[in-house]
Amino acid sequence: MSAIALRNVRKAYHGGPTVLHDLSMAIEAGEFIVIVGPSGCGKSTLLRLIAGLERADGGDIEIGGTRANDLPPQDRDIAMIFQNYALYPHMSVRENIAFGLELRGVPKRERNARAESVAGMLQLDPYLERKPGALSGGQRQRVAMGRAMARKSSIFLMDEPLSNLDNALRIAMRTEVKELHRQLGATMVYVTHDQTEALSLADRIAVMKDGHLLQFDTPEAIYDRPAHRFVAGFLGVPPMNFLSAKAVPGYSGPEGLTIGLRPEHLSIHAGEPAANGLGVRLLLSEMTGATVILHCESAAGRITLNCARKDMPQGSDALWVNLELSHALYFDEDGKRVELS
Ligand SMILES: Nc1ncnc2c1ncn2[C@@H]1O[C@H](COP(=O)(O)OP(=O)(O)OP(=O)(O)O)[C@@H](O)[C@H]1O
Repeated sequence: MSAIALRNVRKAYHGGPTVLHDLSMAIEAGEFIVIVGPSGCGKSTLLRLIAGLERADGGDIEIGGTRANDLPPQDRDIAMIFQNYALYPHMSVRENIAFGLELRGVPKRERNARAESVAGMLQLDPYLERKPGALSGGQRQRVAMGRAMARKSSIFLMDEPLSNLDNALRIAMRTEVKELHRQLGATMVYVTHDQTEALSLADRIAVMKDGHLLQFDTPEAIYDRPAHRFVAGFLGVPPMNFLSAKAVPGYSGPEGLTIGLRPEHLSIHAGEPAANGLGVRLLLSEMTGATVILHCESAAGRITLNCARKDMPQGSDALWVNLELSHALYFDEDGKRVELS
């Protein structure tokens, strides 16, 4: 029995265009699922359907093995955390965390005990009597998580919970979210458009585009064996290079395919070309610290690759890129990945 099962779920707002098309996915208990995709592809809508904040126009939503399409949100055993923390400014951290438990009839002693235990897990104990206005962004985000945790739900839905935080805090909170998942063992469904967050947090990633689920698999499978050119280009920094097969030296496969090569399977050098060397012209180099990102132009298309600073070719802008074609992926005209035997 899956923790959450969606079968052919369809959604159109107020009779408008369909924003989710026959979407099916099964999420197992305890999994950390990350949903990614460009703005407007339907990520939040999917989360709101699971939470019961929106109704599906077709298909089935099962939670814990029971059809939940008609269940109101409060009967779904789900906690939801949004990017705008929705804390009450006049309440202390303790009251914010315990908020909602009173409505559920939890006695005061237990409310306090749960707030303290959750605050301990989130290292918020020194701030229990403070108001949200006197907390940092990361601490506020932890209070919002604490409120969800105090409800002891078995499913957590998180809609871009870290997107309001600065970069350093987001990276620190990412580790905390992962640790929290390990401690709670709850099922988590997490929406983000930060692909690094997706790759580092997820047991499985769902990649969406235009209301369709393109691939639902482990981060490794999504990165190494993307089902679609869009998936290949969406995850990975710098993104995968797509080259016209016709203009790639050493390639003798079918025409009409596009070759996909990740930057780590390319290397740049000056001087004589190697066997699979492709002549390029350096357009721009971007310093990122120990490595430099090189943007080049070639007869087969634009190429981006990483180069250690110490290995940066000097002198001419006319260079060679060596292609490790054994790592190449191939995509047909519809963007589907094809296996070449
Ligand atoms: N309440 C609504 N009424 C009408 N259309 C809506 C409503 N909410 C969302 N939509 C539309 O549904 C589509 C999917 O929106 P959704 O918010 O699910 O996308 P998203 O992937 O979460 O986007 P983002 O990354 O920008 O938050 C969009 O085209 C959006 O304009």
